[in-house]
Amino acid sequence: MTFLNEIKATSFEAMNAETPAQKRALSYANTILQLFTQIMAKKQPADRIVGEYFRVNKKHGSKDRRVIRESLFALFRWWGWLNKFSTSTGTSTANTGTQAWFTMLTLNARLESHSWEPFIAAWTGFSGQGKNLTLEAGSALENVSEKCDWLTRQFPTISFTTDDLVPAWFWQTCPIQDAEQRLAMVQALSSRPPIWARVQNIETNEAIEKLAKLDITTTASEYFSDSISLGHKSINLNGLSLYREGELEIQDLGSQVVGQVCNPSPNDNWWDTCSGAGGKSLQLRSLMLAKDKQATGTIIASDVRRKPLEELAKRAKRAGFKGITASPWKSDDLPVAHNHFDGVLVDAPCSCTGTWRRNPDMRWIDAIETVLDKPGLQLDILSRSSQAVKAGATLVYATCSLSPLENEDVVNAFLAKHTDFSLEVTTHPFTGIEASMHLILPYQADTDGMFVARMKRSS
Ligand SMILES: C[S@@+](CC[C@H](N)C(=O)[O-])C[C@H]1O[C@@H](n2cnc3c(N)ncnc32)[C@H](O)[C@@H]1O
Repeated sequence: MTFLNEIKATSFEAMNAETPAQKRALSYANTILQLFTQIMAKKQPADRIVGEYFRVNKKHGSKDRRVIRESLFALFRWWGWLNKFSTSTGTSTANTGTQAWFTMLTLNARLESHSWEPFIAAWTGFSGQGKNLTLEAGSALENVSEKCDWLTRQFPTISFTTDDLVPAWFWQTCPIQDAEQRLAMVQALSSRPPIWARVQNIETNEAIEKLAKLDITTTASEYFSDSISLGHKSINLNGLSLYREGELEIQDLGSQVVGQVCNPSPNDNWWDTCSGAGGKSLQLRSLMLAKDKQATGTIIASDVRRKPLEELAKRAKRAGFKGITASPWKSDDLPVAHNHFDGVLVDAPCSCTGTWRRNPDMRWIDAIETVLDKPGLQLDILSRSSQAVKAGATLVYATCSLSPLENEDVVNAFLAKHTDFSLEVTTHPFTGIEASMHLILPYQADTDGMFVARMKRSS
């Protein structure tokens, strides 16, 4: 990182930019550097920093925004490799930080198969590499193995492995011995999943037709009848009447597995203990209504943060869902009645490693403590929440972590102390495997990673 801090804005000015494309490429490089350095230094999510930057800097048109945004996010995706160029051992010619930065931008664009040729050519020129760094004619780098091989051919003296694309601590907290599975995990974490949504209050086909009329191509999920994929293009949701009228909610397909495992009955009372803005509360209510239009079931949504609960209230109103109420969790005491609920969902705060596909920056901002700090809190929330489950009723534990330390280990520690609870067997929706705990791997159905376990309190 220090090498990035050492690159001076003046060193960009010293570059010999003559054509408009070269001047633009230089300006992009500078902006991307400022944003990248700021994100790494502040350890704040890239989405937030980029959003703030574009709010303040109105001068950028839509193409500028695209180049800056896509290059920036890609840099985090490939940082495990690009970082190797930050030392002079990376390449004999990239002997200054500024030149190294241009090498990184060039390689980044190639790894992503970006089509901004004039800018890429300018970055290559500024890198002083003295070689083209283009792909062989007609070839595209389809997966992480091909990308790794291509880099190795370009820079034979540097060692590149696919494992480099996630930090070493990830493998410590999420050990995978099988080489194929390890590669599948890296491949998934190095690519973006589509935007998944859930249709509510109307038939899925009707939603697909309405979106098609707006030229938005969707695909129905093969797993859940109310799920659709909206593809990879960003969509202005507020411009969609379907969204404004509460018939469409963005929710990753992996996250939707959790509601499906809860499988609430129409007249159940559920407590969503860590509801956030209520993605799963809304799903629970929608599943109740799908089973019975007159469903009288209720959901109490709790969270330690107030703002997301306000957002949930808006979303529930938009959908016309009457059975959802918020009850903030302010102290150690339960905000709800003991031994009362047919179902309690604990969607616990976690390291969120399962969402790294959408937030590639988080793998370099976070450290191993992000995982190691969580199990104590998770066990505490799960133990306290379990008091609200009535006899014979259901307790579901979920996280979007890929680490057994936050998943199986927490459930096992809970069960060891709470012998009135036992695991129930459920079916993994994407593999069909029956088990009492499921890890939803990101490559099984092109989703975020999730974990879910369903338990029952004895009667
Ligand atoms: C994984 S997120 C929940 C996501 C949400 N269920 C959804 O589907 O959108 C975990 C939530 O737990 C909340 N949380 C953190 N510590 C908590 C605590 N001690 N008690 C209750 N909620 C907590 C966080 O504010 C966060 O909103």
